[in-house]
Amino acid sequence: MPTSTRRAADAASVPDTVRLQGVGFGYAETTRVLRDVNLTLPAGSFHFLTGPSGAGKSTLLKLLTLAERPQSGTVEVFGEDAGSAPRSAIPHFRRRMGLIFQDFRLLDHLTAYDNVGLPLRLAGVKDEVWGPDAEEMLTWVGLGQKMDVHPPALSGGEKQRLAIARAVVTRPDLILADEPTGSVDARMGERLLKLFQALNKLGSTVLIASHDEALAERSGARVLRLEGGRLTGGEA
Ligand SMILES: Nc1ncnc2c1ncn2[C@@H]1O[C@H](COP(=O)(O)OP(=O)(O)OP(=O)(O)O)[C@@H](O)[C@H]1O
Repeated sequence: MPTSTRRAADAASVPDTVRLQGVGFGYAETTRVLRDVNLTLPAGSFHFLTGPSGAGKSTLLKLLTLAERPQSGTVEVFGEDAGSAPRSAIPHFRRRMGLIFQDFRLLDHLTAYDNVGLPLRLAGVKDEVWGPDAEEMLTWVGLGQKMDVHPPALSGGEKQRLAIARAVVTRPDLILADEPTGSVDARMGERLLKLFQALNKLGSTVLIASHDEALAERSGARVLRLEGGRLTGGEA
């Protein structure tokens, strides 16, 4: 088979990383946060998710991480039905995700270095292999001088950068980031954007929820907008 034909065939066999169809969700019977949301994130794509505060951006991410289940419609992640998968299947999906939460969720009893190394250790990577990877990632996010510091002694922006380093050090197939530049200055925001872009070039599908519409526009990524429970720009 000629190389170009083979590449096209390979691309055709890779499922979309995320596919939401007709998704509805609310925390209580009467409040609908998401209404009939359709979203396709092809493998290797890069999207920003914008929208006003309270529009449901974090909620949409929770459906993708299987923290919440849709009340209507379907949620597929990595080509599998994630919306009705049992709770026991959550680790199977999350192993391939890098998650950056608004509240960071760092482990305070571990140093910055060990926080970043933890996902690699859990994945069975040997110490001599993960050490340099953790150092490289910490240096990239500007924490090369703070590797031995525990999270409580870091500033808000430093914690955010540490959370990002930990989430992406495994080069996950899907990176879901909730306001990942919310606690850093504009220069660091640009630097972190470059990190996400580099990981995307290496193959990660990236979805960043952010209020920062200017950063989203500058990124060159496709921008999705959530408002009134509905998503625009979400179909491939
Ligand atoms: N656990 C919860 N229980 C009940 N209501 C919730 C819960 N989490 C969020 N909500 C409500 O759902 C709506 C969407 O919240 P969500 O956090 O998804 O919005 P957001 O777009 O991420 O907001 P922000 O940009 O301020 O982070 C809001 O009205 C919020 O009050």
